Amino acid sequence: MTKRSWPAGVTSWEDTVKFAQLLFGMDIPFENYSERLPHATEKSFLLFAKGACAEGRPLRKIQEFIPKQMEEIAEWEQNVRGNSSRPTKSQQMLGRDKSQVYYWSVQLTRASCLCRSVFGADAHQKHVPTSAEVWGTASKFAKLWDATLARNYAHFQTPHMRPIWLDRTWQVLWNWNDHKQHHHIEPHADLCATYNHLDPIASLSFGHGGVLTLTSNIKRSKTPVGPTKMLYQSDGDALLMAGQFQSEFLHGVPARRTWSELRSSSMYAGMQTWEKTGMSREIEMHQGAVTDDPHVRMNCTIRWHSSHFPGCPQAFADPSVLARPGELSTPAAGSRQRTPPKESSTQATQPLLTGAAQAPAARVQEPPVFSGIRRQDSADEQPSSSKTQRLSSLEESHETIRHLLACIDACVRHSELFALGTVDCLRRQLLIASEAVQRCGFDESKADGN
Ligand SMILES: O=C(O)CCC(=O)C(=O)O
Ligand SMILES: [Fe+2]
Repeated sequence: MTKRSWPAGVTSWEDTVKFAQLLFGMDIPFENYSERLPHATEKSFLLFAKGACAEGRPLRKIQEFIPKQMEEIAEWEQNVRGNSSRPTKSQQMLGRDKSQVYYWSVQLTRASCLCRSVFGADAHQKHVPTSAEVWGTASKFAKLWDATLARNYAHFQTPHMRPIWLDRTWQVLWNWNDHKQHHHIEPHADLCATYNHLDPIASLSFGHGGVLTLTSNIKRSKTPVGPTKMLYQSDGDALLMAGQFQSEFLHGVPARRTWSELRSSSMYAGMQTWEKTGMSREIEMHQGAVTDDPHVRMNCTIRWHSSHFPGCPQAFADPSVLARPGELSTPAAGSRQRTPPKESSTQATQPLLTGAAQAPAARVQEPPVFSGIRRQDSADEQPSSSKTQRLSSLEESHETIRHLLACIDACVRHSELFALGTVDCLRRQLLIASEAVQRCGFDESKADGN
Protein backbone atom coordinates (compact mmCIF):
# COMPACT_ATOMS: atom_id res chain seq x y z
CA MET A 1 0.00 0.00 0.00
CA THR A 2 1.29 3.47 -0.85
CA LYS A 3 1.98 5.94 1.90
CA ARG A 4 -0.56 8.73 2.40
CA SER A 5 0.72 12.27 2.88
CA TRP A 6 -2.47 14.34 3.02
CA PRO A 7 -2.76 17.24 3.88
CA ALA A 8 0.92 18.04 3.27
CA GLY A 9 1.57 16.09 0.09
CA VAL A 10 0.10 13.69 -2.46
CA THR A 11 1.71 10.23 -2.54
CA SER A 12 -1.26 7.88 -2.88
CA TRP A 13 -4.42 7.51 -4.95
CA GLU A 14 -6.52 8.58 -1.93
CA ASP A 15 -4.44 11.76 -1.63
CA THR A 16 -4.89 12.41 -5.36
CA VAL A 17 -8.68 12.17 -5.02
CA LYS A 18 -8.65 14.62 -2.09
CA PHE A 19 -6.53 17.01 -4.11
CA ALA A 20 -9.01 16.77 -7.02
CA GLN A 21 -11.87 17.55 -4.63
CA LEU A 22 -10.00 20.55 -3.28
CA LEU A 23 -9.53 21.95 -6.78
CA PHE A 24 -12.74 20.92 -8.53
CA GLY A 25 -15.28 20.26 -5.77
CA MET A 26 -16.83 17.20 -4.16
CA ASP A 27 -19.41 16.64 -6.90
CA ILE A 28 -16.99 16.14 -9.77
CA PRO A 29 -16.75 12.63 -11.18
CA PHE A 30 -13.22 11.39 -11.71
CA GLU A 31 -11.49 8.39 -13.20
CA ASN A 32 -8.34 6.61 -12.17
CA TYR A 33 -6.19 6.63 -15.31
CA SER A 34 -3.53 4.28 -13.91
CA GLU A 35 -4.25 1.86 -16.78
CA ARG A 36 -3.49 4.66 -19.19
CA LEU A 37 0.09 5.06 -17.95
CA PRO A 38 2.91 3.65 -20.11
CA HIS A 39 4.02 1.30 -17.33
CA ALA A 40 2.51 0.01 -14.11
CA THR A 41 3.63 1.93 -11.04
CA GLU A 42 2.62 2.47 -7.44
CA LYS A 43 4.42 5.79 -7.23
CA SER A 44 2.64 7.86 -9.86
CA PHE A 45 -1.01 8.80 -10.20
CA LEU A 46 -3.05 10.13 -13.10
CA LEU A 47 -6.58 11.33 -12.40
CA PHE A 48 -8.99 12.44 -15.11
CA ALA A 49 -11.93 14.68 -14.20
CA LYS A 50 -14.34 15.02 -17.11
CA GLY A 51 -15.99 18.44 -17.25
CA ALA A 52 -14.29 19.73 -14.08
CA CYS A 53 -13.92 23.14 -15.77
CA ALA A 54 -16.90 22.93 -18.10
CA GLU A 55 -19.63 25.56 -18.49
CA GLY A 56 -21.12 26.39 -15.08
CA ARG A 57 -18.03 25.36 -13.09
CA PRO A 58 -16.08 28.09 -11.23
CA LEU A 59 -12.76 27.42 -12.99
CA ARG A 60 -14.46 27.88 -16.38
CA LYS A 61 -13.51 31.56 -16.15
CA ILE A 62 -9.87 30.67 -16.85
CA GLN A 63 -10.85 30.22 -20.47
CA GLU A 64 -11.61 33.97 -20.64
CA PHE A 65 -8.59 34.96 -18.59
CA ILE A 66 -6.00 33.38 -20.89
CA PRO A 67 -6.47 35.60 -23.99
CA LYS A 68 -7.16 38.66 -21.79
CA GLN A 69 -3.89 38.22 -19.90
CA MET A 70 -2.06 37.85 -23.20
CA GLU A 71 -3.58 41.11 -24.44
CA GLU A 72 -2.64 42.81 -21.18
CA ILE A 73 1.00 41.78 -21.53
CA ALA A 74 1.09 42.95 -25.15
CA GLU A 75 -0.33 46.33 -24.11
CA TRP A 76 2.26 46.60 -21.34
CA GLU A 77 5.01 45.79 -23.81
CA GLN A 78 3.74 48.54 -26.05
CA ASN A 79 2.75 51.25 -23.60
CA VAL A 80 5.16 50.72 -20.70
CA ARG A 81 8.20 49.22 -22.39
CA GLY A 82 7.77 51.05 -25.67
CA ASN A 83 8.02 47.82 -27.64
CA SER A 84 5.77 48.54 -30.57
CA SER A 85 7.64 46.41 -33.09
CA ARG A 86 6.94 42.98 -31.49
CA PRO A 87 4.72 43.50 -28.43
CA THR A 88 3.56 39.87 -28.48
CA LYS A 89 7.01 38.30 -28.71
CA SER A 90 7.29 37.77 -24.96
CA GLN A 91 4.40 35.30 -25.09
CA GLN A 92 5.77 33.21 -27.91
CA MET A 93 7.48 29.91 -27.23
CA LEU A 94 10.21 30.13 -29.79
CA GLY A 95 12.48 27.63 -31.52
CA ARG A 96 16.24 28.01 -31.50
CA ASP A 97 16.23 30.07 -34.67
CA LYS A 98 13.69 32.36 -32.98
CA SER A 99 11.42 32.26 -36.01
CA GLN A 100 9.22 29.23 -35.34
CA VAL A 101 6.50 29.77 -32.76
CA TYR A 102 5.73 26.48 -31.01
CA TYR A 103 2.80 27.95 -29.09
CA TRP A 104 1.98 30.94 -26.91
CA SER A 105 2.38 30.98 -23.17
CA VAL A 106 2.30 33.18 -20.07
CA GLN A 107 3.51 32.36 -16.58
CA LEU A 108 2.02 33.75 -13.36
CA THR A 109 2.54 33.25 -9.66
CA ARG A 110 0.65 33.91 -6.47
CA ALA A 111 1.63 37.31 -5.03
CA SER A 112 4.20 38.23 -3.92
CA CYS A 113 6.27 35.46 -5.51
CA LEU A 114 8.48 36.67 -8.34
CA CYS A 115 9.93 33.33 -9.38
CA ARG A 116 9.92 32.40 -13.03
CA SER A 117 10.73 28.91 -14.24
CA VAL A 118 12.67 29.12 -17.48
CA PHE A 119 12.04 26.17 -19.78
CA GLY A 120 14.16 27.14 -22.79
CA ALA A 121 11.75 28.31 -25.48
CA ASP A 122 10.59 31.05 -23.11
CA ALA A 123 14.06 32.41 -22.28
CA HIS A 124 13.14 35.77 -23.84
CA GLN A 125 10.19 36.22 -21.43
CA LYS A 126 12.28 36.82 -18.31
CA HIS A 127 11.52 40.53 -18.12
CA VAL A 128 7.75 39.94 -17.81
CA PRO A 129 6.70 40.08 -14.14
CA THR A 130 5.03 36.87 -12.98
CA SER A 131 3.41 38.05 -9.75
CA ALA A 132 -0.37 38.03 -10.28
CA GLU A 133 -0.87 41.27 -8.34
CA VAL A 134 0.88 43.20 -11.12
CA TRP A 135 -1.84 42.33 -13.65
CA GLY A 136 -5.58 43.03 -13.69
CA THR A 137 -6.57 39.70 -15.25
CA ALA A 138 -4.18 37.62 -13.18
CA SER A 139 -5.46 39.34 -10.02
CA LYS A 140 -8.96 38.21 -10.96
CA PHE A 141 -7.68 34.68 -11.44
CA ALA A 142 -5.94 34.80 -8.05
CA LYS A 143 -9.21 35.80 -6.38
CA LEU A 144 -11.17 33.11 -8.20
CA TRP A 145 -8.59 30.42 -7.41
CA ASP A 146 -8.33 31.25 -3.72
CA ALA A 147 -12.11 31.52 -3.35
CA THR A 148 -12.75 28.26 -5.23
CA LEU A 149 -10.31 26.26 -3.14
CA ALA A 150 -11.58 27.81 0.09
CA ARG A 151 -15.19 27.00 -0.86
CA ASN A 152 -14.33 23.45 -1.85
CA TYR A 153 -12.37 22.95 1.37
CA ALA A 154 -15.37 24.13 3.40
CA HIS A 155 -17.07 20.86 2.34
CA PHE A 156 -14.26 18.73 3.76
CA GLN A 157 -15.08 17.17 7.11
CA THR A 158 -11.57 17.70 8.43
CA PRO A 159 -11.12 21.30 9.60
CA HIS A 160 -8.02 20.30 11.59
CA MET A 161 -6.30 19.02 8.44
CA ARG A 162 -5.87 22.18 6.39
CA PRO A 163 -4.36 21.26 3.01
CA ILE A 164 -1.08 23.09 2.46
CA TRP A 165 -2.13 24.22 -1.04
CA LEU A 166 -4.52 26.77 0.45
CA ASP A 167 -1.42 28.66 1.55
CA ARG A 168 1.27 27.49 -0.85
CA THR A 169 2.47 29.61 -3.78
CA TRP A 170 0.86 28.45 -7.00
CA GLN A 171 2.32 28.96 -10.42
CA VAL A 172 0.14 28.86 -13.52
CA LEU A 173 1.17 28.42 -17.12
CA TRP A 174 -1.45 29.53 -19.60
CA ASN A 175 -0.90 28.09 -23.06
CA TRP A 176 -2.62 29.13 -26.27
CA ASN A 177 -2.40 26.66 -29.14
CA ASP A 178 -3.76 27.20 -32.62
CA HIS A 179 -4.21 23.79 -34.21
CA LYS A 180 -4.11 25.39 -37.62
CA GLN A 181 -0.64 26.73 -36.90
CA HIS A 182 0.46 23.22 -35.87
CA HIS A 183 1.30 24.32 -32.34
CA HIS A 184 2.69 21.52 -30.20
CA ILE A 185 4.98 20.61 -27.28
CA GLU A 186 7.65 17.94 -27.43
CA PRO A 187 7.63 15.14 -24.83
CA HIS A 188 8.94 16.61 -21.59
CA ALA A 189 8.56 16.54 -17.82
CA ASP A 190 7.41 19.57 -15.81
CA LEU A 191 10.48 20.03 -13.66
CA CYS A 192 11.90 23.04 -11.90
CA ALA A 193 14.19 23.43 -8.89
CA THR A 194 11.35 25.05 -6.97
CA TYR A 195 8.83 22.25 -7.59
CA ASN A 196 8.38 19.29 -5.29
CA HIS A 197 6.98 15.92 -6.32
CA LEU A 198 4.63 16.04 -3.31
CA ASP A 199 2.68 18.77 -5.11
CA PRO A 200 0.54 17.47 -8.01
CA ILE A 201 0.35 19.34 -11.30
CA ALA A 202 -3.14 20.02 -12.64
CA SER A 203 -3.83 20.47 -16.33
CA LEU A 204 -7.06 22.07 -17.55
CA SER A 205 -8.21 22.06 -21.17
CA PHE A 206 -10.38 24.62 -22.96
CA GLY A 207 -11.71 25.12 -26.47
CA HIS A 208 -10.77 22.64 -29.17
CA GLY A 209 -9.76 19.11 -28.16
CA GLY A 210 -6.19 18.13 -27.29
CA VAL A 211 -4.16 14.94 -27.35
CA LEU A 212 -1.61 14.17 -24.66
CA THR A 213 0.99 11.48 -25.36
CA LEU A 214 2.73 9.66 -22.52
CA THR A 215 6.20 8.15 -22.65
CA SER A 216 7.89 5.95 -20.10
CA ASN A 217 10.94 7.78 -18.72
CA ILE A 218 12.56 4.66 -17.33
CA LYS A 219 15.48 3.81 -19.53
CA ARG A 220 15.62 0.12 -20.31
CA SER A 221 17.84 0.27 -23.36
CA LYS A 222 20.00 2.74 -25.26
CA THR A 223 17.36 3.12 -27.93
CA PRO A 224 15.10 6.05 -27.10
CA VAL A 225 11.48 5.08 -26.73
CA GLY A 226 8.59 7.09 -28.05
CA PRO A 227 5.13 7.56 -26.55
CA THR A 228 3.23 4.37 -25.87
CA LYS A 229 -0.03 5.81 -24.54
CA MET A 230 -2.20 8.74 -25.44
CA LEU A 231 -5.35 10.34 -24.15
CA TYR A 232 -7.79 12.92 -25.38
CA GLN A 233 -9.08 15.94 -23.49
CA SER A 234 -12.10 17.94 -24.59
CA ASP A 235 -13.29 21.40 -23.57
CA GLY A 236 -13.54 21.66 -19.78
CA ASP A 237 -11.69 18.44 -18.91
CA ALA A 238 -9.00 18.28 -16.24
CA LEU A 239 -6.09 15.99 -15.41
CA LEU A 240 -3.96 15.59 -12.32
CA MET A 241 -0.41 14.28 -12.53
CA ALA A 242 0.69 13.27 -9.06
CA GLY A 243 3.36 11.46 -7.06
CA GLN A 244 6.47 10.63 -9.08
CA PHE A 245 4.71 11.26 -12.39
CA GLN A 246 7.22 13.85 -13.60
CA SER A 247 10.16 11.51 -12.96
CA GLU A 248 8.54 8.37 -14.32
CA PHE A 249 6.86 9.77 -17.44
CA LEU A 250 7.17 12.37 -20.15
CA HIS A 251 4.11 14.02 -21.59
CA GLY A 252 3.77 15.76 -24.94
CA VAL A 253 1.20 17.64 -26.97
CA PRO A 254 1.36 16.55 -30.63
CA ALA A 255 0.28 18.93 -33.39
CA ARG A 256 -3.20 18.21 -34.70
CA ARG A 257 -1.85 17.57 -38.18
CA THR A 258 -0.13 14.41 -36.79
CA TRP A 259 -3.28 13.01 -35.20
CA SER A 260 -4.41 10.95 -38.18
CA GLU A 261 -1.04 9.18 -38.04
CA LEU A 262 -1.51 8.66 -34.28
CA ARG A 263 -4.93 7.18 -35.00
CA SER A 264 -3.26 4.34 -36.86
CA SER A 265 -0.86 3.61 -33.99
CA SER A 266 -1.49 0.95 -31.36
CA MET A 267 -1.98 3.71 -28.75
CA TYR A 268 -5.33 4.57 -30.30
CA ALA A 269 -6.82 1.22 -29.31
CA GLY A 270 -6.49 2.06 -25.61
CA MET A 271 -8.74 5.11 -25.90
CA GLN A 272 -12.38 5.28 -24.81
CA THR A 273 -15.10 5.71 -27.42
CA TRP A 274 -15.78 9.37 -26.59
CA GLU A 275 -12.06 10.10 -26.96
CA LYS A 276 -11.91 8.42 -30.36
CA THR A 277 -14.98 10.35 -31.50
CA GLY A 278 -13.54 13.67 -30.31
CA MET A 279 -10.21 12.98 -31.93
CA SER A 280 -11.79 11.99 -35.25
CA ARG A 281 -13.92 15.13 -35.25
CA GLU A 282 -10.83 17.31 -34.79
CA ILE A 283 -8.99 15.42 -37.56
CA GLU A 284 -11.91 16.12 -39.89
CA MET A 285 -11.90 19.78 -38.88
CA HIS A 286 -8.20 19.96 -39.58
CA GLN A 287 -8.55 18.45 -42.99
CA GLY A 288 -11.56 20.61 -43.82
CA ALA A 289 -10.24 23.85 -42.33
CA VAL A 290 -10.46 26.56 -44.93
CA THR A 291 -11.00 29.88 -43.24
CA ASP A 292 -8.42 31.98 -41.45
CA ASP A 293 -10.16 31.63 -38.09
CA PRO A 294 -7.89 29.97 -35.57
CA HIS A 295 -8.82 26.59 -34.10
CA VAL A 296 -7.73 27.33 -30.56
CA ARG A 297 -7.11 24.99 -27.69
CA MET A 298 -6.08 26.56 -24.41
CA ASN A 299 -4.42 24.83 -21.53
CA CYS A 300 -3.77 25.87 -17.96
CA THR A 301 -1.30 23.96 -15.83
CA ILE A 302 -1.17 24.69 -12.13
CA ARG A 303 2.09 23.93 -10.36
CA TRP A 304 3.47 24.90 -6.95
CA HIS A 305 6.64 26.63 -5.80
CA SER A 306 7.60 24.74 -2.67
CA SER A 307 10.81 26.77 -2.61
CA HIS A 308 11.83 30.04 -4.20
CA PHE A 309 14.70 31.51 -6.16
CA PRO A 310 17.04 33.94 -4.41
CA GLY A 311 15.66 37.46 -4.59
CA CYS A 312 12.02 36.36 -4.32
CA PRO A 313 10.17 37.95 -1.37
CA GLN A 314 8.63 34.55 -0.62
CA ALA A 315 12.11 33.19 0.00
CA PHE A 316 12.53 35.94 2.59
CA ALA A 317 9.18 35.06 4.12
CA ASP A 318 10.24 31.46 4.66
CA PRO A 319 14.01 31.14 4.38
CA SER A 320 13.84 27.50 5.40
CA VAL A 321 12.55 26.64 1.92
CA LEU A 322 14.93 28.82 -0.04
CA ALA A 323 16.17 27.27 -3.30
CA ARG A 324 19.88 27.80 -2.97
CA PRO A 325 21.91 28.94 -5.98
CA GLY A 326 23.63 25.57 -6.23
CA GLU A 327 20.25 23.93 -6.78
CA LEU A 328 19.19 26.23 -9.54
CA SER A 329 20.75 24.31 -12.36
CA THR A 330 19.73 20.91 -11.07
CA PRO A 331 16.23 19.51 -10.81
CA ALA A 332 14.56 19.47 -7.43
CA ALA A 333 15.12 16.50 -5.18
CA GLY A 334 13.02 13.56 -6.24
CA SER A 335 12.86 14.68 -9.84
CA ARG A 336 15.13 13.43 -12.55
CA GLN A 337 15.50 15.05 -15.86
CA ARG A 338 16.29 13.08 -18.94
CA THR A 339 16.69 14.02 -22.53
CA PRO A 340 13.34 13.33 -24.14
CA PRO A 341 13.43 10.76 -26.88
CA LYS A 342 14.07 11.96 -30.37
CA GLU A 343 11.59 10.20 -32.54
CA SER A 344 12.49 11.68 -35.86
CA SER A 345 15.11 13.82 -37.45
CA THR A 346 12.70 16.75 -37.43
CA GLN A 347 12.30 16.58 -33.69
CA ALA A 348 16.02 16.51 -33.15
CA THR A 349 16.30 20.04 -34.49
CA GLN A 350 13.45 21.34 -32.37
CA PRO A 351 13.82 22.84 -28.91
CA LEU A 352 13.40 20.44 -26.05
CA LEU A 353 10.76 21.80 -23.79
CA THR A 354 11.91 19.67 -20.95
CA GLY A 355 10.72 21.89 -18.16
CA ALA A 356 14.13 21.40 -16.62
CA ALA A 357 15.25 24.02 -14.18
CA GLN A 358 17.27 26.83 -15.58
CA ALA A 359 18.10 29.70 -13.33
CA PRO A 360 17.08 33.06 -14.66
CA ALA A 361 20.54 34.11 -15.75
CA ALA A 362 20.33 37.67 -14.45
CA ARG A 363 19.40 36.51 -10.97
CA VAL A 364 22.04 33.83 -10.71
CA GLN A 365 24.77 36.27 -11.55
CA GLU A 366 23.49 38.86 -9.17
CA PRO A 367 25.49 39.13 -5.98
CA PRO A 368 22.59 39.58 -3.56
CA VAL A 369 21.85 36.01 -2.67
CA PHE A 370 19.94 36.26 0.55
CA SER A 371 21.16 33.69 2.98
CA GLY A 372 18.04 33.81 5.11
CA ILE A 373 17.12 35.27 8.45
CA ARG A 374 17.81 32.57 10.92
CA ARG A 375 14.89 31.22 12.83
CA GLN A 376 14.84 32.01 16.52
CA ASP A 377 14.20 28.37 17.36
CA SER A 378 17.01 26.86 15.29
CA ALA A 379 19.58 24.96 17.28
CA ASP A 380 22.53 27.21 16.47
CA GLU A 381 20.46 30.24 17.43
CA GLN A 382 20.31 29.27 21.12
CA PRO A 383 21.71 31.88 23.53
CA SER A 384 25.38 31.28 24.00
CA SER A 385 27.80 32.46 26.61
CA SER A 386 30.52 32.84 24.02
CA LYS A 387 31.07 36.44 23.03
CA THR A 388 32.56 35.33 19.71
CA GLN A 389 29.34 33.55 18.84
CA ARG A 390 27.24 36.53 19.84
CA LEU A 391 29.39 38.78 17.73
CA SER A 392 29.15 36.51 14.73
CA SER A 393 25.35 36.47 15.03
CA LEU A 394 25.39 40.28 15.04
CA GLU A 395 27.63 40.27 12.01
CA GLU A 396 25.31 37.83 10.27
CA SER A 397 22.36 40.11 10.88
CA HIS A 398 24.29 43.05 9.44
CA GLU A 399 25.14 40.82 6.50
CA THR A 400 21.46 39.97 6.10
CA ILE A 401 20.51 43.63 5.91
CA ARG A 402 23.30 44.30 3.44
CA HIS A 403 21.96 41.47 1.27
CA LEU A 404 18.41 42.79 1.50
CA LEU A 405 19.50 46.23 0.41
CA ALA A 406 21.40 44.70 -2.48
CA CYS A 407 18.27 42.72 -3.39
CA ILE A 408 16.23 45.91 -3.53
CA ASP A 409 18.84 47.43 -5.82
CA ALA A 410 18.72 44.32 -8.00
CA CYS A 411 14.92 44.58 -8.20
CA VAL A 412 15.15 48.20 -9.27
CA ARG A 413 17.70 47.28 -11.92
CA HIS A 414 15.56 44.37 -13.11
CA SER A 415 12.54 46.48 -14.10
CA GLU A 416 10.29 49.14 -12.65
CA LEU A 417 7.24 46.92 -12.34
CA PHE A 418 9.23 44.18 -10.71
CA ALA A 419 10.40 46.70 -8.15
CA LEU A 420 6.93 48.09 -7.52
CA GLY A 421 5.59 44.67 -6.76
CA THR A 422 8.28 43.75 -4.28
CA VAL A 423 9.57 46.86 -2.62
CA ASP A 424 6.89 46.85 0.03
CA CYS A 425 7.57 43.29 1.03
CA LEU A 426 11.32 43.85 1.00
CA ARG A 427 10.87 46.91 3.20
CA ARG A 428 8.94 44.86 5.73
CA GLN A 429 11.62 42.17 5.75
CA LEU A 430 14.27 44.82 6.16
CA LEU A 431 12.46 46.18 9.21
CA ILE A 432 12.27 42.70 10.73
CA ALA A 433 15.97 42.22 10.10
CA SER A 434 16.84 45.58 11.56
CA GLU A 435 14.79 44.82 14.70
CA ALA A 436 16.68 41.54 14.95
CA VAL A 437 19.97 43.43 14.85
CA GLN A 438 18.77 45.81 17.52
CA ARG A 439 17.73 42.90 19.73
CA CYS A 440 21.08 41.27 19.15
CA GLY A 441 22.98 44.41 20.12
CA PHE A 442 20.74 44.83 23.18
CA ASP A 443 21.32 41.22 24.33
CA GLU A 444 25.02 41.64 23.88
CA SER A 445 25.24 44.77 25.99
CA LYS A 446 23.21 43.01 28.73
CA ALA A 447 25.53 40.02 28.62
CA ASP A 448 28.51 42.34 28.93
CA GLY A 449 26.93 43.86 32.03
CA ASN A 450 26.54 47.32 30.45
O1 LIG B 1 -1.37 21.35 -23.24
C1 LIG B 1 -1.29 20.41 -22.46
O2 LIG B 1 -2.18 19.55 -22.38
C2 LIG B 1 -0.08 20.24 -21.58
C3 LIG B 1 0.79 21.45 -21.47
C4 LIG B 1 2.10 21.14 -20.88
O3 LIG B 1 2.50 20.03 -20.79
C5 LIG B 1 2.96 22.22 -20.34
O4 LIG B 1 2.64 23.41 -20.47
O5 LIG B 1 3.99 21.89 -19.75
FE1 LIG C 1 4.09 19.88 -19.34
